[in-house]
Amino acid sequence: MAPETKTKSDPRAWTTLGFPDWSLDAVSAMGFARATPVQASVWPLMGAGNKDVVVEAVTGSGKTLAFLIPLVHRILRLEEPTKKNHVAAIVIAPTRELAIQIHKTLVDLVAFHPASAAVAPYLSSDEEKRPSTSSPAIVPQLLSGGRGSAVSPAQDLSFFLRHSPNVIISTPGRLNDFLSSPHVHCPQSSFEMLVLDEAGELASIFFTRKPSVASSVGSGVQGGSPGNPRTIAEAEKDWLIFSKLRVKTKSGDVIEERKTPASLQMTYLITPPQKKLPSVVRLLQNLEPRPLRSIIFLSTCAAVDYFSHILPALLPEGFQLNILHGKQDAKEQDETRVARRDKKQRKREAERREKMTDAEKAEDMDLAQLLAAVRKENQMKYAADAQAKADGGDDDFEGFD
Ligand SMILES: Nc1ncnc2c1ncn2[C@@H]1O[C@H](COP(=O)(O)OP(=O)(O)OP(=O)(O)O)[C@@H](O)[C@H]1O
Repeated sequence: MAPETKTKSDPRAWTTLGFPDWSLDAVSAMGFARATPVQASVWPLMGAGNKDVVVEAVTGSGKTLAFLIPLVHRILRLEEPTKKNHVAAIVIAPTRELAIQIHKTLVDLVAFHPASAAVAPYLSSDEEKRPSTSSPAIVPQLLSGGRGSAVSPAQDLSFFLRHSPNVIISTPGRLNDFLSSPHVHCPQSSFEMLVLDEAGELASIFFTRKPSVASSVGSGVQGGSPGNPRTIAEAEKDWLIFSKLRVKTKSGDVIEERKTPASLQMTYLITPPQKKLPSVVRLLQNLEPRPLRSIIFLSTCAAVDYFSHILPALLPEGFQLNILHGKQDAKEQDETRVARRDKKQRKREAERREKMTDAEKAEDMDLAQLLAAVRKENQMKYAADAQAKADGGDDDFEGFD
């Protein structure tokens, strides 16, 4: 008799990990064969389990789905749909871009849950109310504030009253306004989950500038009081925070504790102020292989506007400059985003360059793009993001404010 061969099951297979049925179709449609380490580590704690989790993981490691699938699952497993005008979960992201991205991922995800998919078409209607459901469903609402926002707080509230969404994805400022409305109910009894994406940045906003957000939501969440800012370390003890992940083995060893992708190389050049601009130009001219995209971070919106006039005259031939900052209106920001996100075009460009000889590449001046953007903090994160996504090959580069 032939010896019995045991096939070892993949520890990161969605089914091995026990992800809910509705999510299997969603991740399969997204083309994700298995969970990332973050998703595999978080699911047993937050989805199947009921724990608060602090996640620290390299950029691009799949944190968004790692919290969205448990969040959706926690609402769907309830016996009753969320009560009218009650909020069951809130995701707070520090920037409008990130909030939009999370909202889109959530919409894509719940398109595979029948009751949620049935109400989704009503959400784009300004007149018709969405129908009520007999079983729990996910009804998302994006609140994205900021100067560039095309939607007013009054419009946000009107959407809420019309459709009674139960999952709110928001930037901190807009959420503050929203939660202060007497029509929005967020009691501990019906509140399932609070997620803080990019908690480090959020903590500095909450605990120094906007403490009322922290004190408005239920679920045992605590916040600071005005004049009593809390440190991030203190905050982490109480909050469900998604900026950090320490994936631990059963023995308690940390198996992954990196903040930047392993493939990212960081270097720097110290140069006197008067030589900064020539140095940038030289760098752009000489970097090999020539990057498809480069980003220049400046500390103020005015500086971005100023250099948007100076740089075109100084840049090596063939560079195209896109401008992005928080004081642009929504249309301008969208135009820049579209310019950056034309994935197909980037893929075609990359394939075309792949086939070129070095000499041809040197002559091919019209590929590189330069993005001047404002970001006072997190420059390294976004540089890392760009690099990781360039390494990964085909992902969008998003995340600016
Ligand atoms: N299981 C998976 N398998 C393959 N790709 C995945 C998986 N889960 C998510 N992704 C993809 O990986 C990319 C990064 O995911 P995500 O944006 O959630 O990362 P992140 O950890 O939140 O990064 P950041 O810190 O930059 O926000 C996305 O394009 C996402 O669609």
